[in-house]
Amino acid sequence: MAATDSYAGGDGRLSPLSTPSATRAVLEAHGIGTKYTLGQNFLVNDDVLKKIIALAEVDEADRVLEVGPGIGTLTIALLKHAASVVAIERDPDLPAVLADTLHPWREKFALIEKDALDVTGDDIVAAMAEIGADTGCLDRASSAANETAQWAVSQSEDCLSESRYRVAVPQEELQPSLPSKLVANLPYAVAATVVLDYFESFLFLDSVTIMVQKEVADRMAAAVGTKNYGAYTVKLGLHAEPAGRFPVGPGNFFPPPRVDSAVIRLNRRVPLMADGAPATPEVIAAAALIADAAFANRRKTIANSCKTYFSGRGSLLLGASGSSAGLRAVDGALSGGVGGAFVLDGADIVDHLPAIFDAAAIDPRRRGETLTQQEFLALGAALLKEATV
Ligand SMILES: C[S@@+](CC[C@H](N)C(=O)[O-])C[C@H]1O[C@@H](n2cnc3c(N)ncnc32)[C@H](O)[C@@H]1O
Repeated sequence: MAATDSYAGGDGRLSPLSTPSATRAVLEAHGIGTKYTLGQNFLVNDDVLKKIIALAEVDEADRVLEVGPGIGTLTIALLKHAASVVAIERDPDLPAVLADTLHPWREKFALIEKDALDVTGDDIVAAMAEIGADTGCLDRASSAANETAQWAVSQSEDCLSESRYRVAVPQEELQPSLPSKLVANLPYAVAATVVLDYFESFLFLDSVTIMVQKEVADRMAAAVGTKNYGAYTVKLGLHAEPAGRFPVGPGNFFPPPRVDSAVIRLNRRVPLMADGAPATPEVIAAAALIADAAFANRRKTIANSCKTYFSGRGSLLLGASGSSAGLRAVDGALSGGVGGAFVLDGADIVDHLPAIFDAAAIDPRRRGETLTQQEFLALGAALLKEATV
């Protein structure tokens, strides 16, 4: 189908696609239907689009990243407000649709045809270059940030420096060239993973405003001691904090999902240690590991849950896990070349658990859900001190 400018709008709507009939018409024109397995519930309420744009505070200086543009409903609203949009879509049927619906804005839009969970910083840099953004030394920085531990990179590249975010290049240099906002109606199956992964990997993102299943938003924003507070809440909270949300019912989508939804905004932040110093990436990664261990069995004390979790583990490499600043298990002995990384041994951690709880001044008889994020950071710092090989 030949691309036209028929979606440029002018009817007072933020997006001409934000009705069930317009959505149906686009799908029919391209001979496709919605795919349940890809979470294709398209937005069909212009007011919801307006509220998303307002919550995300999208303005003409913003470069926006979108995951799952679908037929372009939210994308059009974003393109009307932002300097540019890079979108990530894995459905191979949709690029042709988007070439049609987004034709009027083609010069400020680029598409990455990939699974959002496989996207790298290089993909985003390449997409920005397509639009014409000056990426400068970012080419080096972002690929490096995704290939090696981020803090190791921050000490070795010449265009890098310490910053509030400990990013691979100074934040003020990143912001003009790479997207600083993720705004998306996320596919629900991967929503929670995408948000945590992107905060960990794409340090150029300052804020994330996303439509997710209501229960996921509840987990993202859960308070200590509540039933929704878990390892995910703690790990996300090590990178970001909630900054507003609103509910969205099933009737605002085509087809309607079986669940309630919410749009939530999360702003990047650097957590502080008890003494007010910013937590280092190493401590953040170690705190995330402890959170996984402490919540592995919610009914157990943290001492018992951590013991069970770590005793089944071999070597753990902290910090050289590619796109993630987390930890990963490694097989056998490590050869050299892991500068900036820490090696941990599961059995060794078990032996050091009493000393770790002692150093962090945390009663090992407590349960994971009672620990604040700062207490997880204290445990992360103690873990690094007591149990690194
Ligand atoms: C809930 S729809 C949102 C569509 C559109 N943004 C809207 O608001 O109407 C989710 C979109 O994500 C896409 N998607 C699903 N899984 C994906 C993945 N792993 N990576 C990238 N896109 C994905 C789907 O094909 C679909 O276009």
